[in-house]
Amino acid sequence: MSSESLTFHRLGCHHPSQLVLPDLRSKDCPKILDTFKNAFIAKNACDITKEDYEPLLHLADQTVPCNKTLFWSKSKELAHQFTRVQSGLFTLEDTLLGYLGDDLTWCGDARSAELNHQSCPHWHECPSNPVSVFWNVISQKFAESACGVAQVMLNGSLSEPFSKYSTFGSVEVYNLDPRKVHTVQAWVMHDVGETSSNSCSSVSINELKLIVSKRNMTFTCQNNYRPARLVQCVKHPEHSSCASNI
Ligand SMILES: Nc1nc2c(c(=O)[nH]1)N1CN2[C@@H]2O[C@H](COP(=O)(O)OP(=O)(O)OC[C@H]3O[C@@H]1[C@H](O)[C@@H]3O)[C@@H](O)[C@H]2O
Repeated sequence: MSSESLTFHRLGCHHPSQLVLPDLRSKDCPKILDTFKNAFIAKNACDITKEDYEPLLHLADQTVPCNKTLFWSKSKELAHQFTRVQSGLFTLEDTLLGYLGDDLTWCGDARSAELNHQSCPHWHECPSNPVSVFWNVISQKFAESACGVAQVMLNGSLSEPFSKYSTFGSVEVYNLDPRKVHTVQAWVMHDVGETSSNSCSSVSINELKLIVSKRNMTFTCQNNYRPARLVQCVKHPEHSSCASNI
């Protein structure tokens, strides 16, 4: 299925209801798809700007309830397994635009009014490609709209669970509004079976703590946040670290 038809299928209002935040129901699906395409069609695929996506952001604007935003970095699968179970939390992909763009690649060409189905530039070829600019733009918007407690799931099995070069570390954490977000709560998740080090006290996490504190927000951290750990244990029920006296 081409990326356009896939996007249209996702957008064609066959939207799984559990993904739809309440303020979406009145949205004009075909118009959103056209506006999405107009952001990059007939444009140089290495010269896409934030402004190209402004009309789309305006049309598909959504607000996540306070205390319900979940960011992630290098932990996409577990973050989404968790929000499927913990329906009161929303990742960017639980919004329409994040859902639409997930796992898709798209671009156009300055000399054509058609989608380019052959090849699209990747980030290392040119950072101002339609997909990279899209994720930066909607990640920024997602962070700006957060309020109350903002949660972030990080990967404790990496030497650097927090990277200032990641989207979370370079875009989202700097676009949280301290007038709306009072606490950033980090969950550092280790693979089941790995000897859990105390990543919350690691240099990497302390780097995040410093950024958050300097932006006048409180930082808290938990290793292997138990509700998320239980989701991990579904795949490893026999493992000793999943044995519990529940
Ligand atoms: N399908 C999604 N992709 C992305 C989301 C997102 O929410 N869904 N992104 C970014 N993103 C793209 O994923 C990789 C890096 O991931 P990865 O290296 O695993 O983590 P990042 O911190 O860079 O990006 C995840 C962070 O940004 C939003 C989402 O709200 C998370 O809080 C890079 O190409 C980004 O442009």
